[in-house]
Amino acid sequence: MTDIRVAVLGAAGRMGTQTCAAVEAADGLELVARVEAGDDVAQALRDARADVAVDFTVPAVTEANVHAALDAGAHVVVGTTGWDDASRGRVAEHLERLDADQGARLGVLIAPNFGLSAVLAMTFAAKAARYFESAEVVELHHPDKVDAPSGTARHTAAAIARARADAGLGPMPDATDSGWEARGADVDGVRVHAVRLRGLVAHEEILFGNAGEQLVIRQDSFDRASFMPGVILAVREVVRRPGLTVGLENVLDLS
Ligand SMILES: NC(=O)C1=CN([C@@H]2O[C@H](COP(=O)(O)OP(=O)(O)OC[C@H]3O[C@@H](n4cnc5c(N)ncnc54)[C@H](OP(=O)(O)O)[C@@H]3O)[C@@H](O)[C@H]2O)C=CC1
Ligand SMILES: O=C(O)C1=N[C@H](C(=O)O)C[C@H](O)C1
Repeated sequence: MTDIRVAVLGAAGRMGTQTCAAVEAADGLELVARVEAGDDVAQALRDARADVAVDFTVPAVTEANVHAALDAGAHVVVGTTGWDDASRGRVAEHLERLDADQGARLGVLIAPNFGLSAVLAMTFAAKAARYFESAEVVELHHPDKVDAPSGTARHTAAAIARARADAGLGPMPDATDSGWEARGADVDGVRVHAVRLRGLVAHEEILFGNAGEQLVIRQDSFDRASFMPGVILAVREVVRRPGLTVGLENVLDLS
């Protein structure tokens, strides 16, 4: 079998650097391009004949990078944050259009978090959500992170909200008036709090409460090495998964 040719977008960044090293060390993968800010993404991918582009850039450019990669005929693995229903919808349409017009069976895998502890924490939280009156999410990160709340926290809160709605649960008890910033962001009715602290990498706590009891689910990524097995798995999977996949839980068969 021939190697999967991988290009890394955002190659000089914190995640990009580790991803390049992980791809170089992985059996059956070949690192063929390191793409950085200012490069023409589509041209770089065509020149390198990349099969898969891995995007660890910034929220402002990640969607444009994915469209450029698809136009260059590459599958895409996305770790960058900043996605919403509208941007994911445009990528799904792009994939369908390519398939219909050119028979291109390309895949895009967007994962808010590649760490196993985070994926499991999100899965467990979604399962627990229906059994508790209250739920809140606290994410804690290094202070160089440019967005808040984290993509992982948004994904977690959205899954909790879906599980609550499916179970017929209404709004959570909360007597605070509107407009209190200290209550955090409202993600589909679930409060999300963001801590930025030197020394941290990426951490999340999901708190559930009932009268007289509490459940806390916590995960810690102490090192970006924790994301690499998931990134490599995603690269191997995306080439045989046409269409849009959101969340590594689908690849791990946890959904
Ligand atoms: N899914 C997951 O498991 C994880 C996701 N992330 C997410 O990944 C993203 C990157 O995080 P991190 O590595 O810490 O951030 P960094 O800021 O360290 O890296 C981002 C890199 O992208 C580069 N860049 C900016 N614009 C472009 C462009 N148009 N084309 C190519 N490269 C570009 C930047 O270059 P320059 O500095 O020159 O602008 C920089 O080198 C964030 O959204 C973060 O939340 C992070 C960890 C895990
Ligand atoms: O910026 C980071 O560092 C991280 N970003 C992702 C997110 O926003 O969820 C994943 C992880 O939390 C690390």
